[in-house]
Amino acid sequence: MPSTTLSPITTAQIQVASEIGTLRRLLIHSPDRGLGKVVPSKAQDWLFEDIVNLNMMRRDEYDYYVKLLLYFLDPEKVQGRKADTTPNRNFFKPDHDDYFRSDKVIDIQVLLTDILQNEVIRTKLIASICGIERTSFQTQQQLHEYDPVELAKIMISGSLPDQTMLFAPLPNFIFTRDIGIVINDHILLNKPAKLARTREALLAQYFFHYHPIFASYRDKIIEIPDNEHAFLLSDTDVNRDVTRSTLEGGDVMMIAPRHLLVGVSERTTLYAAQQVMRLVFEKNVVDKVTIIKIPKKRDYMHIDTVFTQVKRNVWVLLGSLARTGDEAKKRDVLHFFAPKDMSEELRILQFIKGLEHKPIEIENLEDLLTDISKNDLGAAEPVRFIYSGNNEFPFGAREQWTDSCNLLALKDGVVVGYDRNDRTLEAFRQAGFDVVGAAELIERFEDGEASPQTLENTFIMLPSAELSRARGGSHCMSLPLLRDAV
Ligand SMILES: NC(=[NH2+])NCCC[C@H](N)C(=O)O
Repeated sequence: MPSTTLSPITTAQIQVASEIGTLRRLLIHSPDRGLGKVVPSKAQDWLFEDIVNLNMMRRDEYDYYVKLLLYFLDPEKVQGRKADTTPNRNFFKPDHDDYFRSDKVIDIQVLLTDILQNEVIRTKLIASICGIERTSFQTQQQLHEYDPVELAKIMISGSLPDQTMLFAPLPNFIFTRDIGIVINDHILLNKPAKLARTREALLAQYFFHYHPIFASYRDKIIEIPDNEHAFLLSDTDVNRDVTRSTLEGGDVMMIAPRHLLVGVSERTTLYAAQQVMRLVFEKNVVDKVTIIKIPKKRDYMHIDTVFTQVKRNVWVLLGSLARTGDEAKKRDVLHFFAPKDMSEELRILQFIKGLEHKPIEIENLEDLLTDISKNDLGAAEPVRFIYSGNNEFPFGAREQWTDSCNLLALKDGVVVGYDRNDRTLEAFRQAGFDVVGAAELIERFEDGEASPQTLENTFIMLPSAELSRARGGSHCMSLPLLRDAV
C-alpha cells in the first residue's frame, strides 16, 4: 500500500481572517483525467463553455501555478530542483513516488487517498458515491477491488484506469474554493447549486470530517441545513431563492478578522446566506456579515467573479456593477428609458451581531470595500480601485468573463491572475504594479534576483488559454487554510 499519509498537522494551523494575509497553507486540485473527458454536448451541463486540452492545461499552465505556490509556501520542495519539474511531470502527479508531497500546498486527491486506507471510511464512501451516482450494485462491489490511490482517482475522475466511465467526471474540482471556506478557525462546507458539483461536496465532507489534518477542527465544521419547508413544495416552487438552500465557496469571503461577506447569486440562495449568518453569529465566529446580492447571471456566478482584494487598500472589480459604472450611465439621457441596469440589481446589506433586525444598506461596492479597507483593515493610504478591462467598453465585460477580477493574493499586494486580460493588466501597471509572467518570476527566484519574501506590488501572470475555458481563475482554484494575521 502506498505511503501517502501526511503527518497530522497540529492545532492552530487552520486560520484565515483575511484575503490578503500571507498565504501559508491551501488546498488545490490539479486537473485530473476527468477534465479531458468533457465533450461539447456536455460542456454546459458540466459548467464549462468549451472543451479543454488536458495536457496543455497541466503542462503549460497549472503546473506553473503549483510551482509558484511552492516557491511562496514551501520553497524547499522546488528551489534548485528545476530538473525534477520537467519533462515527465511526475513531480506534479499526486499518485507518483516523485510527487512533491507538501503539507502546505495540499492536493485534495492526496487527502482522499489517505482516508481511503481506512476500511470503514472506504466502505461508507463507496456506498455514498454509488448512491448519489445511482450505479449498479455490481459497480459498487467492483470499486472495492482498487487500492486507495487508484480508488481516489476513480472517485474524482469518474473513470477506471482502462478509461471506462462509471459516472461523470468532476471537471470543476480544480476550483477548490467552492467546496469550503475557512472562516477564522471554522470550516464552512458548501451545498452546491449545480448537479455537476454534487459529488465534490460529498468528497469534501469525507476528508474534512475524517482526515487527521482536520482532527482538531471536527467540532468547527459548519454545514448549513436544508429548509424543511422545501421538502413539501412542488418542483417549481422549490427553486425559489427564499426556500432553496445552496451555497458555494466563491460567494463567501473572509474579508477581515470579524467580518464575513456572503454573496447571493446564481449559486448561493438568500435562504443559505441567512443560515450562514445565523450560524456564524451563534458560534461567535464573526461580528459582522455583509450580504451582497448580485444579478443571477452565468457571467457573475459568484461574488469572487466580480471583485477580489489585491492589497489592504487596493481592489479589482467590475465597473458595470460598481458606482463607476452607474455614474457613466447617468450622464446619458437614454439611461432614463433604458432597461434596468445590472448595477440596479446589486444590493448590499450589512448585519451586525445582535442588531440583525436593523441592517445597514450600503449603496455600492466601492463604499463597502472602502469601509473594509479603512475601518476593518486599518489602511492608512487612500483606497484604490482597479477596474476590469480598465473600465473601457467593451473590455470590462470581456475580461471579467476570463477572470480579470478573480485574483488570489499570495500576500498583501502580490496576486496571481491570468495573463490574457490585457487592459486589466495595463490598469495594474498604471496603478504602480509590476506585471510579470510566472515562468520569468520563477527564473528570477532561481537566480536569486528576486525572492517571495521581498516581492511587493506585483501581478503574477499565469498562462491561461486552457484554464480560462473552465470559467474560473486563481481565486477559485484555491482553498486557503492558513494565512498570517494582517
Ligand atoms: N469561485 C468561483 N468563481 N468558481 C468558479 C467555478 C467555475 C465552474 N466552471 C462553475 O461553473 O462552477
